[in-house]
Amino acid sequence: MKHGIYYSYWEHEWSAKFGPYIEKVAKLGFDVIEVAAHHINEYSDAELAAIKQSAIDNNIILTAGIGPSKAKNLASPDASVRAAGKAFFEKTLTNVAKLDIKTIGGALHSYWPVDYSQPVDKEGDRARGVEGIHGIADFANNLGINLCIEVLNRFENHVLNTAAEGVAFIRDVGKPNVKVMLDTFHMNIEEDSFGDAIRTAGSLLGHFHTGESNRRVPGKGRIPWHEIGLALREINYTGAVVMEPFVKTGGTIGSDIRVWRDLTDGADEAKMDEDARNSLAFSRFVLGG
Ligand SMILES: O=C(CO)[C@H](O)[C@H](O)[C@H](O)CO
Ligand SMILES: [Mn+2]
Repeated sequence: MKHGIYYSYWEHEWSAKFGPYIEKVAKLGFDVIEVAAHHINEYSDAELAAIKQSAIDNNIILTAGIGPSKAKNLASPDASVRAAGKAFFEKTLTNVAKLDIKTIGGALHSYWPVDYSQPVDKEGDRARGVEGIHGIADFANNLGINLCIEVLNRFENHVLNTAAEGVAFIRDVGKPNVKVMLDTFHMNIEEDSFGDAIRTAGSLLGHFHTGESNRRVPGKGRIPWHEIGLALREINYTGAVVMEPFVKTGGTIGSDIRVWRDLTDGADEAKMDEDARNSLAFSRFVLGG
């Protein structure tokens, strides 16, 4: 098991440059950094090559996260939006591969966060989502990339809210590089049992996000980490466990994640770093790896 952190912990915008964080997370002891792929198509090839080299130099594995915009929704009822989504993903995956990234996770099958001012068509969005993911899976596979479909809570997406729904979706897609992704923050809202949800995903679990119920770093709250660790060991999970804390207000990240109060008691960067380092030690101990 490899342990990582989403660099957005320190940032306010998905567009923030992620290159400089590689050295920082390596110094904190992480194996993995997750970067936002939302704006990766704006990076030059030279920039991507330098980032790849920095990852090699610092012995860090990169993974990618993305919340596709409404205009790039692979499940849109509008065929032109679906086509724009496919083109966006092909370009994004091509650039992601330049960083040797093997895992991209998020609501790839839909868009994020969902606009609930419009009527919801769960069945239609799910059917188009299956088709959309099926349509980009081979392209990703040829680049050596796994598409990890994140199960989100009801307030952020309507298509997949539980591990069981995630597994059924992945089975309908039926491609070996399309996997389920779980996140303890969302599981805490939707699942009856953390352990059962992880066992339901089983060998289809491709990526795992961690965070407390209020998205503080693991170890600061009341998520049942011991139960989660036992279940991950039981399914022989060998993928990445990426903590995804969101604790600062402000910017697009603060508003997309609905962070309306400072959850750090005014922590400066050194204290934020220390919290991440302590949480990593806690995560390795309780989850394994
Ligand atoms: O859990 C999440 C949203 O609540 C997601 O992992 C990411 O934040 C989103 O896909 C943006 O990368
Ligand atoms: Mn997540």
